[in-house]
Amino acid sequence: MSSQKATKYSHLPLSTTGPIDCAVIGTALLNTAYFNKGTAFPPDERRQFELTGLLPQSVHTLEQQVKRAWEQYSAMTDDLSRNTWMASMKEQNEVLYFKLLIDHLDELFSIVYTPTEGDAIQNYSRIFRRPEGCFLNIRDLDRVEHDLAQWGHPEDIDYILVTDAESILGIGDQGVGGILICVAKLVLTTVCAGIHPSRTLPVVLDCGTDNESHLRDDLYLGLRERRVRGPRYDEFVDTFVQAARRLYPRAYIHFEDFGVANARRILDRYRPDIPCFNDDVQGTGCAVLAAIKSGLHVSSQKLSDLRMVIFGAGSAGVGIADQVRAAIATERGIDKEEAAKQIFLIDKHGLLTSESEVSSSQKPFVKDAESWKGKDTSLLSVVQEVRPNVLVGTSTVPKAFTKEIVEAMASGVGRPIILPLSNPTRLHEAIPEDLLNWTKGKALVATGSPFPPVKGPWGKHGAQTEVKIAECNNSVVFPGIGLGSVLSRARLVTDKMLVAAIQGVAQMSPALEDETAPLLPGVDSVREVSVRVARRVIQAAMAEGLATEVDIPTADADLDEWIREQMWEPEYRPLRLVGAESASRAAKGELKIAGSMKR
Ligand SMILES: NC(=O)C1=CN([C@@H]2O[C@H](COP(=O)(O)OP(=O)(O)OC[C@H]3O[C@@H](n4cnc5c(N)ncnc54)[C@H](O)[C@@H]3O)[C@@H](O)[C@H]2O)C=CC1
Ligand SMILES: CC(=O)C(=O)O
Ligand SMILES: [Mg+2]
Repeated sequence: MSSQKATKYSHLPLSTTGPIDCAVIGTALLNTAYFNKGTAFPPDERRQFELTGLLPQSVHTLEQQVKRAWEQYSAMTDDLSRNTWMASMKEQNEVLYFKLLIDHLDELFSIVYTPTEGDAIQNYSRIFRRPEGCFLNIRDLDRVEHDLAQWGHPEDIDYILVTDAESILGIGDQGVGGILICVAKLVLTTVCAGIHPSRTLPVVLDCGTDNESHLRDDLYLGLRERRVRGPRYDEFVDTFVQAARRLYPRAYIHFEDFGVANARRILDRYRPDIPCFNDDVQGTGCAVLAAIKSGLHVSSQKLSDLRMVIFGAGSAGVGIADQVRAAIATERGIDKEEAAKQIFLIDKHGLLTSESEVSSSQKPFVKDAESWKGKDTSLLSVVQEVRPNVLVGTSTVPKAFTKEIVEAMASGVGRPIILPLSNPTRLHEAIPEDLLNWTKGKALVATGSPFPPVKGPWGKHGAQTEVKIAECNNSVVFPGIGLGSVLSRARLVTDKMLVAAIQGVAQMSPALEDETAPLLPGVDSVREVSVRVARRVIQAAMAEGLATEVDIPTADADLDEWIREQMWEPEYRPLRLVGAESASRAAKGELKIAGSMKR
């Protein structure tokens, strides 16, 4: 794990071995989260960096700091306070923040990500203390390039995570608060895949908001006007993309939580030319297909046996449909049109048929209206008619998977695969406990946000069994896809790279070994999953001639070592004082960089 040890790949630019250059001293250093070590600054650095007198005398280890931080954290009494406490720790000391997070990931994952991050986003303008990330203004197109340029030199940024915040998780339009989904997902890229935290950039495209409560709130911090749509919106997105490409030509662009009318359109527009990825469309599709594959393995079925109903045909639902359709077509050796017959999309007005008003991405999945004429096309009726073995929820409609629907599904198949994915937790289409009780333990369940295990009399002769529930969230896959794309400096993110990522995750499913185990790997193996996904993505990029990084090893073991060496880890590295002249002027309070020298 330690990156201090030299390896054969220590020379690589992203290798995190050895000392780091630091041009700040004194209080400014203590206030720079990336360099700050707090009480762990060793005596020699305390002297060299003008810290004596600014810290208590005892020098503690990172492990001792984690212990203290965890004690403080444990005194918090509600999840939003826990989330706020974590955010403030991140502002103070990044190494300690990430170390704490990695050491207690099981407890903290749901605090820094869904569901609690959803509450933080909704309350952004109320709990705001200081900004993090880049805020771009649709009313100021001329400033976009300038505002983006503040974040570094061309080679400094590897990963840009951008939202327009119109469809945050399942909580809709959150305007400027959407910046926090970018911050949270970037935290996951570091925790799960070792993407360097200082080489990432969260961006919110502030286009206004149609959220009435934000519009009425005089403390709301974003543009307090209705969302701008149409050509001006497209121009804004394009201005951002072009500026990001010019300023940070090596950066991979991750789109998150755009509205349903824009998510796919924007992805399709930029995908042929730049390395970009939409997590809700592609990441969700990959995670769900991996979960389905492992569910089919447990139920001894194949993709060719699949009959899938997706409830909620928005960005995520159609993204899943696309990914599964492609996989069926490949497995059965048929065209995509034929494969789409196994997939049924239901939206607000029922099953999508040739008479429904549909978007171009939904169109390939519509069913012949004639054959459904006179029939009810609600979820229950479609389940009764189709007898699906897979049911997916991406509708944001809580409790939509009723007992009647689930029993109807279970009566037709041995092991129904049921994936209520709508986040945050309160929007899930069903909860695991109900699904298992209604199906007498037969359902294979994975959920969009984390759930505790469920116990019931489902073992042999009614023995109590504990079923662990996988979190089926794009977080299982997007960090590894990002890592693979960044390290290989892939020119594009292609379908083949995504298929490779799915294979990487599916191979690591605990359910392959034990059918009561979760369908997807859990937080305990996130970094290893990301190495595997990244390896597969890099190999696919190389096979397609899209990897621009030179000298990437080809053998699996070498490639894994090459990847691991470039994954950032939360460790205190020795600091090397650079710009001594600046530092000494800073010490005298002559430079702005020093910040306040007095408390
Ligand atoms: N677990 C995961 O990894 C992911 C989960 N999600 C969750 O999925 C949900 C949907 O997200 P997106 O697709 O991005 O949103 P979206 O807004 O693009 O899609 C939601 C769809 O559900 C439909 N819908 C609304 N009410 C309905 C009803 N009564 N019956 C049937 N359909 C209905 C909407 O018309 C829309 O097409 C959210 O809760 C989100 O958090 C999204 C991405 C990843
Ligand atoms: C997980 C995710 O991306 C979402 O719920 O939107
Ligand atoms: Mg999302």
